[in-house]
Amino acid sequence: MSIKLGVPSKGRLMEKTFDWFGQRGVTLSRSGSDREYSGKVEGIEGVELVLLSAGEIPRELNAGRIHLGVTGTDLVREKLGQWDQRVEEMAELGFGHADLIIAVPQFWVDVDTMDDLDAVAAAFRARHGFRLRIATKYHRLVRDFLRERGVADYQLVDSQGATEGTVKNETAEAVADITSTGDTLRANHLKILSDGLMLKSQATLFRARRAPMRDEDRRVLAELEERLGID
Ligand SMILES: Nc1ncnc2c1ncn2[C@@H]1O[C@H](COP(=O)(O)OP(=O)(O)OP(=O)(O)O)[C@@H](O)[C@H]1O
Ligand SMILES: O=P(O)(O)OC[C@H]1O[C@H](OP(=O)(O)OP(=O)(O)O)[C@H](O)[C@@H]1O
Repeated sequence: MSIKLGVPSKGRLMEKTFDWFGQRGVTLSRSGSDREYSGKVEGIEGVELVLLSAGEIPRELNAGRIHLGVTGTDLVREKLGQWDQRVEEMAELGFGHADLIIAVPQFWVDVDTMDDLDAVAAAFRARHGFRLRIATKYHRLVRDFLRERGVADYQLVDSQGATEGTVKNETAEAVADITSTGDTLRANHLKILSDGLMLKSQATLFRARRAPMRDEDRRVLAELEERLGID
């Protein structure tokens, strides 16, 4: 057995995660060809690198198939009900910042707040005979947020990518998605509701609360935590 560390297998999150560990003397790298999803860990014994899709890391932590995992806080909160009973946040890594927000068309000049959206949603249903559609892949987080804000007259439309395009394509009236620079929202003529920020996310190192560990694994985990500067 060894400590299994799950890291995103591609893109900015992978590179910045490798940098973050490297700066702390733990060298992570992909081995083999660019397309081969295997990796290695140097600088500490007993830790195994598992390259995974960022979106699958919460599930793998929850199942105890990996002991540690790096992914966005948004994905953990979305994919795991009662996430804090399943995983523990060990360190915020300071990159991968993104805000989960609700946005509506810029030309909805009278709609700036969640209360405005609530009023529009009721009027929309009366006029069109169906509920206002909000496109998102963050179903759990959006439902929880809208319930807290008392908005009920809506339906979620699943969108796993290019979500900001759904309004122009007339498959949704509003979107709930992550934004970083805001460029995608602006390019698609959408504006964020002034109180429409649901969550601020960043890349975070998580520990699975239930992953099985032997005494030797606990020693390795303690050493790794010390190397990474985690209390
Ligand atoms: N434009 C962005 N700027 C900053 N962070 C982002 C951006 N887009 C996504 N993220 C963050 O990166 C993480 C991974 O996002 P996402 O699931 O879209 O990744 P992906 O590369 O498409 O992964 P997958 O392999 O699961 O398809 C999420 O936590 C998200 O908040
Ligand atoms: O505020 P910005 O800097 O413009 O970034 C926001 C965009 O980035 C993400 O998309 P991604 O590139 O992951 O593609 P996707 O549409 O397939 O999710 C997100 O879903 C937004 O579309």
